[in-house]
Amino acid sequence: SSPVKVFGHATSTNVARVLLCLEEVGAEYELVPVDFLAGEHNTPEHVQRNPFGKIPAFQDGDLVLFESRAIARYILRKYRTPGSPDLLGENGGAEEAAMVDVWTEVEAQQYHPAISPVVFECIIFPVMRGAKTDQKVVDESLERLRLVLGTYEERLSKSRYLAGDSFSFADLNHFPFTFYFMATPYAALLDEYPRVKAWWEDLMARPSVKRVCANMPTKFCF
Ligand SMILES: N[C@@H](CCC(=O)N[C@@H](CSO)C(=O)NCC(=O)O)C(=O)O
Repeated sequence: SSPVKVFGHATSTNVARVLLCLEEVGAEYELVPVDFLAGEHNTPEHVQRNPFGKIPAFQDGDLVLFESRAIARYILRKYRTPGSPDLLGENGGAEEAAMVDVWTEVEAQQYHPAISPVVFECIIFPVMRGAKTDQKVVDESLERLRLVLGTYEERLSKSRYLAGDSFSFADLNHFPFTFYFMATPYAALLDEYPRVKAWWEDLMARPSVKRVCANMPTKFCF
């Protein structure tokens, strides 16, 4: 069968979320560039794939999907092989899958709203728009992030990974924005949370993560 297609570019956080899952299950894929800076994500062709005019979009035969976490779940369900890890916890029944869902929601509802403004203010806006960092937004977000990381530190003192003793989709979802957060001047914040720091280093050591972050910049010049 022809490889699946991911529309976007490898440096984009939400595209990276999808690429990570493809790498984890070892599925063949084609990354179809969408020239973000040229506004290609707003063309009729792309809006046809994603009505919100965002990247990623995804195509598998006649199926076209958007929303990176939904695309990622599809990939993990459809392209899982016996050799690839059960990242959605669905083998373990509803209880195990529920724990993956809880911490995947925590990433989307608590972690992302705290960490992403720091990444936008320190990296994405300056690089994409030449905008100045709004330090008030950064400071407020860092305070919120400290509260969230405190909860993570507690959780990781009880279980090896967020959803339990196995690595899961919940852990994986933290990669894209944390990767860029570690390129901001505030990376040292993680040193205040040793279990979170060790969890992050464990995530960064995964072959899938290494392959995906090889295409993501770690240094930014404004
Ligand atoms: N919830 C969606 C967010 C996609 C998104 O904002 N993508 C960004 C680039 S990646 O950060 C994007 O397409 N921005 C373009 C725009 O907002 O115009 C998802 O997870 O797929």
